[in-house]
Amino acid sequence: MTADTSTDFPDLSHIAPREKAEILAQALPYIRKFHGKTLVIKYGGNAMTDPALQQDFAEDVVLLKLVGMNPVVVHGGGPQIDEALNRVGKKGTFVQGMRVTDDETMEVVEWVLAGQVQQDIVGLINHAGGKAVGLTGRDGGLIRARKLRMRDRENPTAEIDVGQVGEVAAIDPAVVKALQDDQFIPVISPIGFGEDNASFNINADVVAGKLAEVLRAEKLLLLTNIPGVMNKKGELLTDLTAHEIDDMFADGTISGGMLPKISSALEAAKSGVNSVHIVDGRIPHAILLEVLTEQAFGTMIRSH
Ligand SMILES: Nc1ncnc2c1ncn2[C@@H]1O[C@H](COP(=O)(O)OP(=O)(O)O)[C@@H](O)[C@H]1O
Ligand SMILES: CC(=O)N[C@@H](CCC(=O)OP(=O)(O)O)C(=O)O
Repeated sequence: MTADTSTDFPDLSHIAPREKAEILAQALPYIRKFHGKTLVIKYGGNAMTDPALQQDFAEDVVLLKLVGMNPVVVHGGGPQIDEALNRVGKKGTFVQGMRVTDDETMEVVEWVLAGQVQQDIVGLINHAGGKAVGLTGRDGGLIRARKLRMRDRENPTAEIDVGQVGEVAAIDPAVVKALQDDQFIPVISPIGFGEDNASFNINADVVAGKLAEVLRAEKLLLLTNIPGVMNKKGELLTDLTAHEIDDMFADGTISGGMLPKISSALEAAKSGVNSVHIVDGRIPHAILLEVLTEQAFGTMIRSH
């Protein structure tokens, strides 16, 4: 199914108080349905560039927590890493949506994600009235990683070396659960640690998908800066099944950063996460609209 891709947000100032009350009351069944449930929200680096939208994001996360849900934030930061690399005279390069990560790049990735982006998000959420705690995959042994063995899509028997890029070997969710139980909101950087204690750069969509699976999350929301997944004609697809995804991978309709995003989303859907959505983070209060209203937007990924 395809849909309109407009990101304009309606002006609500003309709406009468009674209608406003009705809109609020509509949230009740969703609050009841998702009370006590875990929602994994991946906040992509491209979706976090506008200060007003960042504020909306933080308020949405706090509101969900205050009405009894358990939001867990996994953040990206691709554009922010690119900027930092440019400052040291390096250019980011990607293969199949994964950043080629040499030792120097790994240092920059760790510094930007854990030192800058994560702490900015923690600050925003706390300022909006929540209690956020930043974690990397090292904290509490959360994300164990191993080197990603990337297959060449043109020649599947060959491997491409993308350096210190990791895949998730195991997740120990104990630290996340402990924080949730104490009403904290975990904000997780996609950095894992390997057998020899080395750091690995993991794509944030991959971490979000695995975490949603291990936490048995109700929802996985992947916030990005496009309306959703597009077909070859550039039309928005409102839902996608495993079968359709296979075809779109094969004919190249899905490429670049969308490859790990869709693979992770599909894995999560197949492993029992009830609703998996790729959502346009440029829409003000995109999270509230997705979780607490009938409004459907973006692309839903279905296992069948
Ligand atoms: N079929 C597709 N539909 C939509 N976007 C696609 C598609 N194939 C590739 N892309 C690319 O994937 C990008 C989203 O991935 P990415 O930039 O990694 O997002 P994020 O940083 O939010 O994780 C889009 O901006 C677009 O350039
Ligand atoms: C291996 C790999 O590609 N890691 C990503 C991690 C950050 C990320 O995923 O950020 P976005 O979600 O904003 O793209 C990177 O280095 O850019």
